Amino acid sequence: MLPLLVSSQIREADAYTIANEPISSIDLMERASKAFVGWFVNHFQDKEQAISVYCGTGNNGGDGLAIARLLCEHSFCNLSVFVARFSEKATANFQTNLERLKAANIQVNELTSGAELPSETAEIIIDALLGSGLNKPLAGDYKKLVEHLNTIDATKVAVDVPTGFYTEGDIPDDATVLKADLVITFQLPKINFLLPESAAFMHKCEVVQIGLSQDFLCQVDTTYYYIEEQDIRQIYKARGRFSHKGTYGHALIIAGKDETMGAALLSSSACAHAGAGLTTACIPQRGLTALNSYQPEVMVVLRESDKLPEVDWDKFTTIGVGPGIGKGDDTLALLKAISEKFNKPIVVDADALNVLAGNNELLAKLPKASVITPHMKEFDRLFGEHKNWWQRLQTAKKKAIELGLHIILKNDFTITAAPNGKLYFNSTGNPAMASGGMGDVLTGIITALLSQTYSPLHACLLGVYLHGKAGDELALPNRMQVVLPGAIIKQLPVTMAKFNS
Ligand SMILES: NC(=O)C1=CN([C@@H]2O[C@H](COP(=O)(O)OP(=O)(O)OC[C@H]3O[C@@H](n4cnc5c(N)ncnc54)[C@H](OP(=O)(O)O)[C@@H]3O)[C@@H](O)[C@H]2O)[C@@H](O)CC1
Ligand SMILES: Nc1ncnc2c1ncn2[C@@H]1O[C@H](COP(=O)(O)OP(=O)(O)O)[C@@H](O)[C@H]1O
Ligand SMILES: [K+]
Repeated sequence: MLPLLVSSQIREADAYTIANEPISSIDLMERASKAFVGWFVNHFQDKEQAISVYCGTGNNGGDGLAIARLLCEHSFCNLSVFVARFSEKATANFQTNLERLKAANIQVNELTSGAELPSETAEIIIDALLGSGLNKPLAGDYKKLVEHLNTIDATKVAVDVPTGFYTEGDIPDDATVLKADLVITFQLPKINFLLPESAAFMHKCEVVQIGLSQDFLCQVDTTYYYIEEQDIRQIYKARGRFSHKGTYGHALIIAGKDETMGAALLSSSACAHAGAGLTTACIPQRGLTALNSYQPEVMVVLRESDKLPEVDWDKFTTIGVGPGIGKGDDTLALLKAISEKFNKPIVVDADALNVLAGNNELLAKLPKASVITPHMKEFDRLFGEHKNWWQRLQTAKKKAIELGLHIILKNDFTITAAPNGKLYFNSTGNPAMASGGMGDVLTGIITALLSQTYSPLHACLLGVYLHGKAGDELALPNRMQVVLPGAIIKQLPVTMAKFNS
């Protein structure tokens, strides 16, 4: 799994690579700039287009100068280069690349403090003003320049990080940041790129490899990881010979009310499709016909609204509780009964979470290592209002350790916070999945994986990945804007089949 680094660790990774590969700092910058240009020339093929490259005087600016030279070598000759001389300081790599640019006979325009900003007619603006070295909000000349560039109608491509964007930590509400259409970032996505606040400042992000030391990346101590297909291949277990339904456990889905029976149908159907050996749904009587028609493979335990259902708890491998179940006292009573009578990890979602929000002491009594799957609003109801996603990440980490729970914070890049103190970002899923009932499907999938004896952490990582991957397989090839939860359910066995080889 890919470690995600904070900016001080990125600097350490650069320094480690320089010392141990070994490679000189200027050659590493050249490699990064070539990686940027390699991606750029494959995607922007009109070499007549007017391109302006704006460079600071740090290493991000050094990249910008090298990129301008390399673009010229690729016959992009309608280039203008601007250097923002807003400070006396300049890095050695910046200086070297400035000399190389001048030796290549490329003209450089200097922007000085307080001077009028150039009128700009370029079709593409490359932003190499500031990168991961940002250490204070933009002010003065930088702020003015970025505000000016933001008014210009051109395609903006940021080198590594859009100028003014904090790669980790809180993003101030009033921050001035270059609004990039595309960010070509080096080696690893930056943590804040994966949070919704980044949407205002970047439309798309591409990661290019610059050969930072794998030794460093394998041993670095980080909280944040990015889960990719190769990680899922290691977690996924293909079915063995002589296995039978008993091998894959018996899952109980407690869900649905008269008005929200669809949630029970979706979660129990997803559970069966994701491979539970047996699935039983605990639902009200009035849902019986619907369930038998929708998914006859699912068995039933009936539930009356004013009393606890008669459940032979020991019979079940795991439980998924919450979708469409309602916020009444009967849900509270059920959660108490589960906490007392069931001691294997379960999945808690939706209304069950809203009930827990009013009875926080019960959270600590859930079976050890259980999984809770809140979306943002449910998360805030459980743990208090948060002003941004970075703060939510910190709370998720703290609460997962404190409560010994796995917290799946649902989002574009869904995050699993584990009791080991680590946060794992999922890499699949797309906006076509933003549709009611999608979370119910996820609950069914994770319950099915627990039932198949995946560890709770693996059930979370695999479940979230498969859910998003099924959505990607359906939506992306056809550019579909909507994929309904029922379609994801049907796709699940197909998605899983691809991991069998
Ligand atoms: N070999 C390598 O190391 C490689 C590096 N690479 C590249 O280096 C980039 C990081 O470079 P960097 O560390 O020099 O920082 P950068 O983002 O250019 O900022 C420059 C200086 O600006 C200052 N500053 C900060 N905030 C400010 C503000 N708000 N307003 C005004 N000034 C502000 C601050 O200096 P200060 O003023 O604090 O002394 C800071 O040091 C990285 O994104 C990647 O593109 C790649 O080529 C791979 C190889
Ligand atoms: N833009 C998106 N990108 C990726 N996944 C998404 C997106 N929108 C929604 N999803 C996924 O869909 C699910 C929605 O869950 P939730 O809000 O609980 O739905 P519901 O309560 O309607 O069942 C989550 O797993 C979420 O990650
Ligand atoms: K930049």
